[in-house]
Amino acid sequence: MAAMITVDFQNSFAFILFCLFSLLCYSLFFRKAKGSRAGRDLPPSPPSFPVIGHLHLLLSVLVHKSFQKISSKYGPLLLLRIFHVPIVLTSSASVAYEIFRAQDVNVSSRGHPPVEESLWFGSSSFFFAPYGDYFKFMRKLIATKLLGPQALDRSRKIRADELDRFYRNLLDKAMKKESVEIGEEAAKLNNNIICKMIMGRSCSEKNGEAERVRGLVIESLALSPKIFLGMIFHKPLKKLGISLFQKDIKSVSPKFDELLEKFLVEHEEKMEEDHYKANDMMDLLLEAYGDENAEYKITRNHIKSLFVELLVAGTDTSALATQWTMAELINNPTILERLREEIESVVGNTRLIQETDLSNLPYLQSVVKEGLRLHPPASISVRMSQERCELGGFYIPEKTLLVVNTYAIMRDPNFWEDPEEFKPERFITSSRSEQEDEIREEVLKYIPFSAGRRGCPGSNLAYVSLGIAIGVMVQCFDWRIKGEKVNMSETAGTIMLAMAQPLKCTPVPRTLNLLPSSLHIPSS
Ligand code: HEM
Repeated sequence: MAAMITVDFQNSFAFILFCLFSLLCYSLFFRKAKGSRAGRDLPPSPPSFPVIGHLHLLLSVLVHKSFQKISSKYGPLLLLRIFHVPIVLTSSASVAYEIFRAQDVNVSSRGHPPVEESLWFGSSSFFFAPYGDYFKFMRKLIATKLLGPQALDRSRKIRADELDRFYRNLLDKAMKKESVEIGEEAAKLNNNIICKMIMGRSCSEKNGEAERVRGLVIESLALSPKIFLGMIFHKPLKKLGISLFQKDIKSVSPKFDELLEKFLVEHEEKMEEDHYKANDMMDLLLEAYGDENAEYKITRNHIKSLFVELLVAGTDTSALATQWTMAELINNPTILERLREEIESVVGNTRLIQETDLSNLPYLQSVVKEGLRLHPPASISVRMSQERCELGGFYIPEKTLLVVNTYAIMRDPNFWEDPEEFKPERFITSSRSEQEDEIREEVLKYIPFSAGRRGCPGSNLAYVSLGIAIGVMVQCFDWRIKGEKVNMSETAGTIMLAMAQPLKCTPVPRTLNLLPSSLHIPSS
């Protein structure tokens, strides 16, 4: 889930002064001479300000855009400096190939978690776990029990139930002629799907539990720019005994802790019942937690951190992608009509689209892919080289932060025809042979989920959730907006790429003859 960074600090001036002072101290007292460059040059560096270096780029509202602009002017592989902290930036598919393929293991860590004692991005974090035993143990479990293709087959009923609930809710709004915020509805859908998949039940709407979880996810995301800065400056500031944004980042952790402890105790009580069979991710993790001979001895905090990160990584990413793609469809009625025709010819109008239909709906799949290409919710990926290496013929020192601008790569005019336009058919009418696609420069030109060992493990789930949500909205409703066109301006109040004006529109039911037997009756 790493990402696009926006910094919107009201007190950014104070922050700059503070960093300036701290890093001056650092450079005066602690900075070491550079190590050997093994006879190679560092990547070129664009002009920068004295002392702060390229900090202004990080503090801009749309960081991916500032990075894109500077790359198109000075080259696809650049060395930036934030004070004295080096960051290597790339916006080239070919360098991304070197990073995620040739250097995959070397870049499979993300550096230090910014705050040790936090469930969210702290020392028990999965996201910040170094590439080692814990990471391998957990990643395997996530693939086999939760997010891999077979695990997804087993949890299909959960998503079918939640899709029905999503449809009924939209229908209810449509009948009352109420408008809906697509992002909010999609976030609820994804939140429920993920909660049910990881702990066997959704969060109850009745006692405010769902709202609390949602609130905590939003609060966590709002902290993400600070987490990113905390990560960049962790090492130099630690030497000065300073930890950036500790208080803020830690503040959300106890609230998640209280909620997750409740869920864990609930599960432990159920597991004590006779004949109880472990059947969700939380059961499996609790079994591993209590097993002296487990492959890896996990802690209670590992379980809680993982759930926080799955919720945060999985909910808003998919919700934003749904919102952006619906906005593109509303602005492109011909594409919307073609998509609807495909759904009608494959699914008909007596039942709701289901995820088993997706493989027969190539145009819908292309619409989803194109939405993610133009509007990747995580628009930059951040990794750290463990050892010195070579990228694009340049020397990269060990422990260097590497930023891959996936947004720029997926709009690179050298590889994409009309890169700024929404053209789903580009994913269907590919005349390239498989062999041609293996051309190094081309392989990683499409990376909304990043790539390599640390690439997103939720991509299969995301494709399915996006496909069914967009499918139902197109199959069952027309959409009315205020004005002629949806405003597609970007913003980034968190680490995610969001719409400056969230998509609000009114569903109008289409005439379908849905058979009652085609709808699941979701359990609450
Ligand atoms: C449209 C939806 C999504 C997008 C665009 C997205 C994108 C990403 C990206 C770019 C990364 C960073 C990878 C890297 O550093 O190379 C990531 C990591 C991650 N994502 Fe997703 N993601 C999405 C949905 C999901 C879902 C549904 C889940 C699970 C429920 C999920 C779980 C994770 C996890 C756990 C990581 C950390 C992986 C690791 O550290 O090994 N994501 N995601």
